[in-house]
Amino acid sequence: MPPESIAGRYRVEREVGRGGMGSVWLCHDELLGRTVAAKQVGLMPGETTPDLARAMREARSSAPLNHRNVVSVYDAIEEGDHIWLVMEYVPGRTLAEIIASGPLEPGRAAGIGAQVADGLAAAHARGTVHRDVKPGNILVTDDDVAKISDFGISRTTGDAALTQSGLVSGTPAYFSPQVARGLEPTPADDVWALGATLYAAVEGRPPFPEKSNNLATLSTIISDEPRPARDAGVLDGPLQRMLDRDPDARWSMTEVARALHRIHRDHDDRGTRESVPVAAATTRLPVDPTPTPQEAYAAPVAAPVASGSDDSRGGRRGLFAALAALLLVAVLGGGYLLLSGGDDSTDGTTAGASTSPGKDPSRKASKKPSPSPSEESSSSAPTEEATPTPSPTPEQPPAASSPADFVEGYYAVLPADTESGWAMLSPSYQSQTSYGSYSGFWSTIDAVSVETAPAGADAVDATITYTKDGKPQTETRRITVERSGDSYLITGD
Ligand SMILES: Nc1ncnc2c1ncn2[C@@H]1O[C@H](COP(=O)(O)OP(=O)(O)OP(=O)(O)O)[C@@H](O)[C@H]1O
Repeated sequence: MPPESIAGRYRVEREVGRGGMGSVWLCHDELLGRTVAAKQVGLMPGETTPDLARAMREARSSAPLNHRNVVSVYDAIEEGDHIWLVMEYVPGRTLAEIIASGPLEPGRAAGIGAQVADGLAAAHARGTVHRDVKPGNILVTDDDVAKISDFGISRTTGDAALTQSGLVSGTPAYFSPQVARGLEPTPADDVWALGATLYAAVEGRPPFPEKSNNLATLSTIISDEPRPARDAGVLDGPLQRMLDRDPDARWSMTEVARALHRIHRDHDDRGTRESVPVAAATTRLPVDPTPTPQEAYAAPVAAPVASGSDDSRGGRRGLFAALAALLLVAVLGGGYLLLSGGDDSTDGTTAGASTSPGKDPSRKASKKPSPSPSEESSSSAPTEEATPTPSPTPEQPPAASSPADFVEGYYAVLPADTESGWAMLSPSYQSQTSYGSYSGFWSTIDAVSVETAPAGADAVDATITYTKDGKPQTETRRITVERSGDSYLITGD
């Protein structure tokens, strides 16, 4: 039984779902007067109270984030040996529930997948890996807005030993061959898992048969090719790129997002509901090196705690380190628009060979990256991988008499001249992303304008209107600057 109230603030109303680690409760936030979802996260075997305390510190030091395709985490409340994770309530069904009532048309699946890829690519841009992408972790509203949840809480990724010893709760059917072998998950493994999820969406079953014994499922994933897809249609090419056994040959999540958006636009007769803005989301404006118009977060923070361990395979991770990763990705988000395309790249359906995943057992792992949606287009936005970084010692930004002048000058050069814009960011701000991400984002923006108001010696309140795909969006944010010679540099917002 849940308590009547959590932390004297969240009135528990009813159970909205049940997962491998417990129930999720619909609650009313008495302070802010809004509906939230609260999930009780317990300790994993081997975890200790200090781990929990560390996770809580991480959580509390994290600023709020909102990426429209990542379920926002609002609060983490420690109670005894567990945490209540208070998050955005997403009315609707999980993708697993939707699939249970019948496979999806490929165009619709592409739309859902594109949104999830946006959220995941944003996380990847910040060095965080989800680790447990699967239909049950994708929440879909009635108008097909999709959000990925359970970021970093994956029970399946505690550490290699946990996985190998079969302490996997839920299904490992969406694991990549590398994760099935017990290696530390990387972004490429999220790409595989999203590919397996979309495969299940159109086929009605995952690419590998789920056995009663998880170890048997893992063994099949390690040694076999995926079952041939029969109903993937326009998703066939992208699925091949995502379900390549060689992680180096898989598309990046950015490339996945771009291809899936394109397919969705061209092939979903339900319309482009994914672009419906989420009421709670505020726009992240492109002053940030990795701007994300559908997120809002406070001053940028350093690389997520998860990034170090995520990138070194074989390391040990626990539930609460993963919880910290979840909260940090909620803080950091990033890269939504730069990932979501807006280009006219070649349809991902034509990108790959003509067979479905598993149709060609001779498909060889290749160290050469697969052709990407951007590579296949002459008009694609530059990708992070492909875009050279300007000189590390950019020329001095133009002189400015005040922070407001400087910020106006910054937006005046954008979106056309990203090299000049990049040079107007402080080195520490630049270090939080790559020039490729930055210029990739700006390539998706048609126009931007700004009105400024001074906000002290080193800050400006800017009302920024930018246009993407013909739609203007306006928001106000405080941009901070620092003095640099006879000019300034943008340090954050
Ligand atoms: N933020 C949310 N808003 C609305 N419903 C949610 C939310 N989070 C979870 N749910 C519901 O609660 C159910 C359980 O979620 P939970 O994340 O605990 O488990 P799961 O991901 O489905 O399973 P597992 O924990 O085994 O991976 C979900 O299937 C969904 O129906």
